[in-house]
Amino acid sequence: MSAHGGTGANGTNSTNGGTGLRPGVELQAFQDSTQWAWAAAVTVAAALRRALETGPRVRLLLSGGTTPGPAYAALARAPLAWDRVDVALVDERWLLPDDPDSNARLVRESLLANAAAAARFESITRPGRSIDEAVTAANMHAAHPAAVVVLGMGEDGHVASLFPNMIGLADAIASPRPYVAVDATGCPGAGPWTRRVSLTPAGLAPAQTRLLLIRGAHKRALLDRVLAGDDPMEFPVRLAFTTPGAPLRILWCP
Ligand SMILES: O=C(O)[C@H](O)[C@@H](O)[C@H](O)[C@H](O)COP(=O)(O)O
Repeated sequence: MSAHGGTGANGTNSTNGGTGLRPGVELQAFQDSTQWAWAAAVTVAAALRRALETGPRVRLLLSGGTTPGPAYAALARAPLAWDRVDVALVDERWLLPDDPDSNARLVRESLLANAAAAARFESITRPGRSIDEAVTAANMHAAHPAAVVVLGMGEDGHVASLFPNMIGLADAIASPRPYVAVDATGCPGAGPWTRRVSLTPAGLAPAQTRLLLIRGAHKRALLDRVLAGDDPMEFPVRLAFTTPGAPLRILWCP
């Protein structure tokens, strides 16, 4: 798949985003968050439906943060065989799953309602589980590669819990394991949650469908800078398109 322009489905405006788009990256811009959320939901649901045609169960990996909630709420209404879908996280802050700032809580409250309540959810953290045990469990689950991965981008260009200038970033990028524990001490984009578990490029690579959901003028401008280079140490979100595998589809709205 390559960049495209023109008018997309449902009358939304698609754009190649001006300069900086590259092979294997597609950008669709939507006029508002409602159209954006529904487009994301339709895209994920269609990819899951396709994957369900060829396997008994499918895995969906979701990011947290403040952006994707409305897209997950729209996806929750999609009519598909949710009882055959395993939902897991791209990354998690070292918080218990019911903590209001955990990514697990976001996914539970936004997605695991309506039709999607029948899905099976794998939280990374669990009471009594150490961070090493959490990573081991996440890596065991990841033996079944994800059909769909939904990524986000921080305002510093981080992806999952891979932050610019993070101690151990190069090791996490080179890791053969799908998930690693990270220490984001000193990374402003991590907020107060410095201990985290993150997907790695090895975990991203097998996914059949790769989406990046972003909103706002600042991230749109950052995206142009991100797409103009390849170095993931500067902007780890570049791993979304430099990691070999599926093309990257980016959905943006103001
Ligand atoms: O735990 C996290 O922080 C997220 O999973 C993270 O990787 C997220 O996707 C970006 O930080 C974007 O977050 P916002 O949507 O809040 O900008």
